[in-house]
Amino acid sequence: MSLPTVVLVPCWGSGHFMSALEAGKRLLDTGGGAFSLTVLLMHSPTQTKASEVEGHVRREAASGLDIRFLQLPAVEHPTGCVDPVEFDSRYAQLHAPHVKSAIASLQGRVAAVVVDLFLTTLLDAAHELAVPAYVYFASPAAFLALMLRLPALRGDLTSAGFEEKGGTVDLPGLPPVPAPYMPACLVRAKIQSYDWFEYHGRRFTEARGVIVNTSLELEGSVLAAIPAALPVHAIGPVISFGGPTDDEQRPPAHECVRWLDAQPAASVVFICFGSMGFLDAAQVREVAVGLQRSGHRFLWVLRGPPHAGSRFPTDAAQAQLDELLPEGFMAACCTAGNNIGMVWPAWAPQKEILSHAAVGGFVTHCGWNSVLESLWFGVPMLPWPLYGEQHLNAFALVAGVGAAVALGMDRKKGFFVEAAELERAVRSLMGGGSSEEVTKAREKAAEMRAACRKAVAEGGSSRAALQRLVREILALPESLEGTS
Ligand SMILES: COc1cc(-c2[o+]c3cc(O)cc([O-])c3cc2O[C@@H]2O[C@H](CO)[C@H](O)[C@H](O)[C@H]2O)cc(OC)c1O
Ligand SMILES: O=c1ccn([C@@H]2O[C@H](COP(=O)(O)OP(=O)(O)O)[C@@H](O)[C@H]2O)c(=O)[nH]1
Repeated sequence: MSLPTVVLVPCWGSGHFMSALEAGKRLLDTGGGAFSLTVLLMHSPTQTKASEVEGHVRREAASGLDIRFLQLPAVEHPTGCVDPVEFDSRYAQLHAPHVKSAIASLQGRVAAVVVDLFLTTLLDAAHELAVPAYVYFASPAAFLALMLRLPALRGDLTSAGFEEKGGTVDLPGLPPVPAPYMPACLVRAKIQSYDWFEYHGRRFTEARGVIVNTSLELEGSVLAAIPAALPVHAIGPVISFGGPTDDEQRPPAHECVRWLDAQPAASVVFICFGSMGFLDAAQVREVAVGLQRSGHRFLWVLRGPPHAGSRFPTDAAQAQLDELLPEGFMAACCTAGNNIGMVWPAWAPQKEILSHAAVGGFVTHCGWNSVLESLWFGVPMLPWPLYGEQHLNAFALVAGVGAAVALGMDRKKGFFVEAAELERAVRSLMGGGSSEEVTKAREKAAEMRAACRKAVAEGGSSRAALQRLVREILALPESLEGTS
């Protein structure tokens, strides 16, 4: 007889996909062989995302874990979408009949269906098959709390969103959030994505629970303020540390890591803007000037703009450094004689870099995975939010967790950062400065490093939440047999 299975439906693309898959693996491991994991794969909408997902699937399929990957039939791309969140949501919706028939045709009991936060249109398939459904939320609880409040907040807004409203927004569990720190996806005249975030937030309340990549130690006050009617399982930090652990199978060290090996402890500021973040030429110039003037060592992941015509910023080209960087910059900073910096024009091994003893600070776009990875390794941050919910993450990091120092941005100029401001902030973060803010950021980062590790260890809050969730999933009645 086949084991019961938990069906995971992740979003394509690295950030969401890896986080959801790692959460699925933790469920599997906690289940101790009581159920298997079935992952339903949608065709990724671009070639770049498709090859990212293929790579992850190939690695996991070879891991020997009880995970089965099922490819869903292709669907047309929705047309007329105004932003990627709308595209993702509608693209997922077109898969609903395929998801339903894939679940219905599985052998054995389907213990639960877990869908990504953008895929709540698929909850109908689970409801129709009477299978309990959960949402996996790869962003912080603060953003979950905000999504749940969007219907109530809408009344105060014009079509210009929070930008026009000004003032602050009350989010229970956080200090009042200044309007410019509301997520970029809601702050400007992007009422279309507001509609979709509000839609998904409403649908979360239909799920049996929301599994969130956070922990009580990180966002305890926000979690406590989420209405009790919505069960929330804080099981994070969920961070995937793939790859072989024994020395013989490990590939040779990455060039960035080899460069770090030659630098003194805590001397390098690491700059990386996630899988989709890129800066325009004027902003790249300011960063170069600011870094050079700061006099600190740096490792800068500088990605190119998206391929022409791509709707998806994640389809970044390898950066053409000679076109992007100011003349003389590489010669002044990155030559054998004057080797204080490294500029890496492609994907870099971020977790390995953050874990390296030479790294003392992280200029980050505040993607939630990046924030969690930085805290996991105790690296204090300089938040430079770009898109999605990242402005809210930046606010929570500085005003709530306290593991970051603020970076001044010109909001009226699209959050432009002047070279002089970056120079000041990097000096402050890296320079052994003793301002109260920097001292607190370092202490908090170290404190969070310990707290994150404790949360997921045996006896920790996130481990206990995962165990409770697995018990809940396994206690489901037998009437939830698959239809075959
Ligand atoms: C939350 O608001 C937005 C999120 C995204 C977005 O979209 C997205 C789509 C994919 O198919 C794959 C992804 O990896 C992905 C990631 C993503 O944003 C980031 O998600 C992370 C969680 O995995 C994390 O929370 C980061 O902080 C997010 O920035 C896109 C978007 O508009 C373009 C949003 O408004
Ligand atoms: O050059 C890069 C850029 C990103 N990442 C990883 O990609 C993920 C980015 O997720 P995040 O939530 O920070 O941001 P997103 O890219 O989804 O906006 C994180 O796990 C990073 O470690 C990486 O390894 N190398």
